[in-house]
Amino acid sequence: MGGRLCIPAISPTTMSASTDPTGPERVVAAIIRDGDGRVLVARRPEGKVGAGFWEFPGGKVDPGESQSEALRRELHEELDIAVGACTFLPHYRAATPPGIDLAFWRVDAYEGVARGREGQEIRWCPPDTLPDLPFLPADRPILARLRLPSFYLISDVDHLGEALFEERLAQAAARDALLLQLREPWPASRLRAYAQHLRALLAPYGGRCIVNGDPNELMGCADGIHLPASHLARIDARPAATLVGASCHDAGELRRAAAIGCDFAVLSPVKLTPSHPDAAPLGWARFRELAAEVLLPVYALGGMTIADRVSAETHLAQGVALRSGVFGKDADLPVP
Ligand SMILES: Nc1nc2c([nH]c(=O)n2[C@H]2C[C@H](O)[C@@H](COP(=O)(O)OP(=O)(O)OP(=O)(O)O)O2)c(=O)[nH]1
Ligand SMILES: [Mg+2]
Repeated sequence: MGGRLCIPAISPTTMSASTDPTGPERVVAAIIRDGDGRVLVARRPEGKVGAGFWEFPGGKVDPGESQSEALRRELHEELDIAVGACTFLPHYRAATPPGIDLAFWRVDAYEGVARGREGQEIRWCPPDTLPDLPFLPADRPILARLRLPSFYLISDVDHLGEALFEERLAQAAARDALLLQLREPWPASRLRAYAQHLRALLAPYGGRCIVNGDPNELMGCADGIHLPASHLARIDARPAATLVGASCHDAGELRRAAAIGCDFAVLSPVKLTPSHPDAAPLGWARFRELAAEVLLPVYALGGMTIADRVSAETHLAQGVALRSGVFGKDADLPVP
C-alpha cells in the first residue's frame, strides 16, 4: 500500500463502458448492507478466475452500458435482486492490477431476497470479520474502509467539561456510526481511565473510542491508538492495537502511515481553522492529490463541518474529522 498509485479518473458522468479493446476491463462491484450494518459478500464459484476467493457481487461492464446499468444487470443475474437507488463511491479504490478498472457502488435500495443464483455461496458479514475471509487481493483496501465510519470525532473535554461533552457524544452516537479520538493534554493514567469510560458509553451505539498518545503507555485501554505525527516519525512497526490511526500533513507522512500498516490517517489542515491560524490550508484539490497517492483511508481535518462529508468523499476522503465542540453545536448533528 506504500508507493505511488495510478488512480483512474472515474466519475459518475464519464462512466459508459470503454469501447477501446485495448483499454482496461471495466468492472463494477456492490456494497450492500443490511439493517445491522452487515455486508453481503460472495464466494467466486468453480470455473471462474479466482474461484474460492470472496468478493463483492458484480461483474464486467458490457460495451455501451453505463456502470449503474451494469450493476443492476449483474446483481439481477448473480443475486436475483432488483436494484433501486445506488451511489458511486469514488473513495472506494481497490488495489487492482493493470488491466482492470474496478469501481464500487453502494446499493441504497433493492427489492427481492438475495440468493446465490449462480451456485455461489453468499454471506452477510459484520465488517470487522471480513479481513478473516480469503478475499480477492484487490479488495483488501476496501475491507479497511468498511470498518470505518464517515465521522471521526476528536474530543473536546477540557473545553466543554465532561458532562456536556458526554451529552453531545451520546446524541451524536445515537444518530450515526462514530469513531472517537480521545485527545486531551492529560497524564496517561487519566487518559486510560477516561478512555475506558468512553468506550463503555459508546459500545451500546456501536461506536468506538481510540486514544491519542504514546502506544507504550496507552495500549489496551481503548479500541485503538491514534499516533501523533511526531510519534509516527519515530516508530518502525504498527502498534499491536485493533485500530491504529495517524496524524499526517504531507505526502511523506501519509506514505509512512501506509507503510507501517496504519488502518487510517487524518490529513490536515484542509481549510483555515481558528485553532491553527498560521498553518497554510491544503484546499480540497491538494487533499485529493495527496489522498490519491495511498490506498489508506484518509479523513479530512481542519475547518470541517458535517456538511463537508459529501465534498470529502468526492475528494477521496473516508470522511471528515471534527472536534466534538463543533460537532454538537446548535444541534448540528449528522443526518442518518
Ligand atoms: N465482481 C467483482 N470482481 C472483482 C472484485 N475484486 C476483483 O479483483 N474483481 C475482479 C475479478 C475479475 O477479474 C473481475 C470481475 O469479473 P467477474 O468474473 O465477476 O465478471 P462477471 O460477473 O461479468 O463474470 P463473467 O460473466 O465474465 O464470468 O474483477 C470484486 O470485489 N467483485
Ligand atoms: Mg461477477
